Amino acid sequence: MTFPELGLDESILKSIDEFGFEEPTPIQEGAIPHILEGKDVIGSAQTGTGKTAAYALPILHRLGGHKKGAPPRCLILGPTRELAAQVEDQFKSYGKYCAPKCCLIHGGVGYGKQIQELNDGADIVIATPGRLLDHIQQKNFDLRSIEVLVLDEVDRMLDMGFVDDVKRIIKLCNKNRQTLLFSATVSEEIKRLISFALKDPVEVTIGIKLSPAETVKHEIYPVGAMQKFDLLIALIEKMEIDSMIIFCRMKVGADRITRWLKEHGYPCEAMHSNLPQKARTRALEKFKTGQTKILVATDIASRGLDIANVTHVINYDVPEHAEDYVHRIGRTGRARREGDAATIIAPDEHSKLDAIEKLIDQAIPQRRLDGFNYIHEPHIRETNSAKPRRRRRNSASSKFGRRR
Ligand SMILES: Nc1ncnc2c1ncn2[C@@H]1O[C@H](COP(=O)(O)OP(=O)(O)OP(=O)(O)O)[C@@H](O)[C@H]1O
Repeated sequence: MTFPELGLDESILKSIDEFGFEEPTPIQEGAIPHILEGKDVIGSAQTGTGKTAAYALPILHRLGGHKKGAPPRCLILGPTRELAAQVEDQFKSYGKYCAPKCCLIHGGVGYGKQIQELNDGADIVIATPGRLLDHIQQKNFDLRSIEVLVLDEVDRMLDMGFVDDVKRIIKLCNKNRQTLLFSATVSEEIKRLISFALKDPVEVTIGIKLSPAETVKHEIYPVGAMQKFDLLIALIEKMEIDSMIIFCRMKVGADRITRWLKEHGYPCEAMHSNLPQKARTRALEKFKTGQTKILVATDIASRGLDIANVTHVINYDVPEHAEDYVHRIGRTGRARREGDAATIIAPDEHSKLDAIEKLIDQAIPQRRLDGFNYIHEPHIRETNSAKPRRRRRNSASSKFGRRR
């Protein structure tokens, strides 16, 4: 199938063409026709396979440009400020030739610009739940005009404790709206929690379960807890990195690793939720533009962030929740580019690894780093059962997965 066959407006086809997208990804092919028909959709697909465009393109088609003097018609709710900003960027890019007005609403910054944009008549509001509710409470706008509601990365929003906020927001939206729910996985629990918001939804599921993209090569490096940082340095030295994200479980851990790396002569930036928004935005910007090659982050950066050419991900520790492993390593190997991920694991983290391998139904290969001076020889499990990736460099237009 091609984009023109999906029936999208010429203005949208023109911008897709400029992006160099040759054909829709499976989630786009599956979801776009239903969204264009006005149906509620639950969409899930692997990380980095174009879920944002799967809802953004048909929404832009349906809204058909800026409606002067009209209140907002579309609301997109996302879990983090960075993700909301990224979704806004994508709407602006895909909507370059139909030019709807977008308004980005999140905390950590002033209210003035957001109120101004709402007053100027935004068509699309992209928001995180907390600040959106503040605006509603302050009567800066209401949600009765919302025709399309998107819940993006809904599982993360609920994990982050936004259940009641999200439910409140849904209830404030126009009852005749269309509701779209997109996530890498949509569990039965989420469906149960959100079922009241959906009318006879069509489910479009690409891939059977939450799993890493085939283009990510991922490996485990066991080591004693005392040598984790030394091994991190050795791995950085071994890898030819263009850009790397190092994930840490705790904010203090991310700060500590950032400090230590800088002390060892590796320029890097930290990103976690205790930092002021300005620092978070600056860190991300420096990383995106290649001014800094290493970003040290908590799981705030594990979902949804689409940064071109992240070549490596290192998990300094094993994530608390198995799903986060897939999201973390999914920051590389996006849009069919290839990527490498390594997880440093101390002996007391093995039960978490078991949970990850159960979730993805794969034994992740374990490695010993040649030339590293191990104090205690690590126990390496012999296996090579993780699926080999198909190597295809930078072919952004190729198929991203298989329809189920
Ligand atoms: N049809 C397409 N052809 C080629 N590239 C595409 C296509 N659609 C989207 N992309 C690109 O794929 C990348 C990943 O898209 P996106 O961020 O929407 O993924 P995602 O599925 O939401 O991932 P995650 O689950 O990690 O949030 C983006 O850089 C986007 O520009």
